[in-house]
Amino acid sequence: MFEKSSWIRLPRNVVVGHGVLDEVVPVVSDLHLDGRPLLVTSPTPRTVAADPIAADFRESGVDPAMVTVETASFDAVERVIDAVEAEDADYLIGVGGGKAIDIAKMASHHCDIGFLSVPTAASHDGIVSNRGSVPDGDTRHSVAAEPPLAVVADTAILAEAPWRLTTAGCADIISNYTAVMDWRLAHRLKNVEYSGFAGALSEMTAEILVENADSVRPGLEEAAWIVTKALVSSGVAMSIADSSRPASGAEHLFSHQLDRLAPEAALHGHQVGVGSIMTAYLHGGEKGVWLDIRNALESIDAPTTAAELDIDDETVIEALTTCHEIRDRYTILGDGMDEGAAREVARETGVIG
Ligand SMILES: NC(=O)C1=CN([C@@H]2O[C@H](COP(=O)(O)OP(=O)(O)OC[C@H]3O[C@@H](n4cnc5c(N)ncnc54)[C@H](OP(=O)(O)O)[C@@H]3O)[C@@H](O)[C@H]2O)C=CC1
Ligand SMILES: O=C(CO)COP(=O)(O)O
Ligand SMILES: [Zn+2]
Repeated sequence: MFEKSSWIRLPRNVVVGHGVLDEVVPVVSDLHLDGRPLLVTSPTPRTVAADPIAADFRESGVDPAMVTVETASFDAVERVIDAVEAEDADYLIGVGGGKAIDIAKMASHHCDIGFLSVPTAASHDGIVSNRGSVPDGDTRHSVAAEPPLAVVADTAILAEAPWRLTTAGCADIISNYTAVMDWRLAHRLKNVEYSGFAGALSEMTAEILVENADSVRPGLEEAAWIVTKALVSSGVAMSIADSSRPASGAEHLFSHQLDRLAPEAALHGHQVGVGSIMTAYLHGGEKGVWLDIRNALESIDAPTTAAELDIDDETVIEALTTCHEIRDRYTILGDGMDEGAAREVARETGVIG
């Protein structure tokens, strides 16, 4: 008897383009959301986007509440959950980078209320996904979270953001190549459930981005457009899979461990990009895919070495040899790399000197 079933939750409206920040209030109306919004933001995105959105709401006769978070943590999620009750909020709007959006989507999941995603940086592919990702002590949780009802991505704001944020988003997408390799490996060796649709969408997203790398240049609003479309597509792949597997393999374990060992040293996307060079090498060995990944990262000005991440070589080795422990996710790292092997892959790929 056929017993499979799946429930794919995707946003109803995805609005991307120049000046679309003004569309947040109309989008809320299109979704028939009533009552009071709580804007969840972080310091810079507050000035860039959350304050103007709040002004638009006030003009439309709605009094929005606002909470500003500083770090991606379960404490921050708790603060937002408390604010929902204290401010009598009916739905949430995450305004910012990955931090603010993850916290908003996790709080909305807990409170069972709707959530909109308003990215101010094209820096990560959590814009659309139904996953939240936060560190918790020695581990990292990728938890089920509320997918956004709508996404409003203003390319004028995204193009004005520091260029490094956009290159981080590109690197997060390029890392899909190795994430899917790890996912297939886990499927073959550990019988982990694999979705061919989600895997293909994730790989195709990385391919389209790399093919358009010439247009991904600072100062071009088209770059924000191309990268945002890719981030949306990658998030859809995660929602189809109902897992971050299509976009997160060993290169993400490496990055999550760097977050613990060298907090705030580099952006998430940049760390996963460097991780991806090394895990592609482990998957194939021969020059080929890992060099393609390194060249693609170089072509969009993303870091390819420990020095460019501003992280010392020994920390890279420590992250490589320990990161398999932080989450129960089978990857090319298996049950861990020994130190000599870690040094060799990092040297051979030029990540360390
Ligand atoms: N759930 C998912 O599927 C995914 C989740 N993630 C998560 O997302 C996070 C990484 O996202 P990322 O965006 O790099 O992290 P942050 O949200 O910390 O943003 C990075 C930096 O960009 C700043 N910033 C944001 N927008 C602007 C702007 N318009 N102009 C100037 N500065 C701006 C922020 O400022 P400020 O410090 O003032 O906030 C912050 O310093 C990680 O926690 C990662 O785990 C990543 C991918 C997928
Ligand atoms: O960053 C992500 C995908 O790009 C989310 O993955 P994690 O589940 O590893 O946090
Ligand atoms: Zn990522």
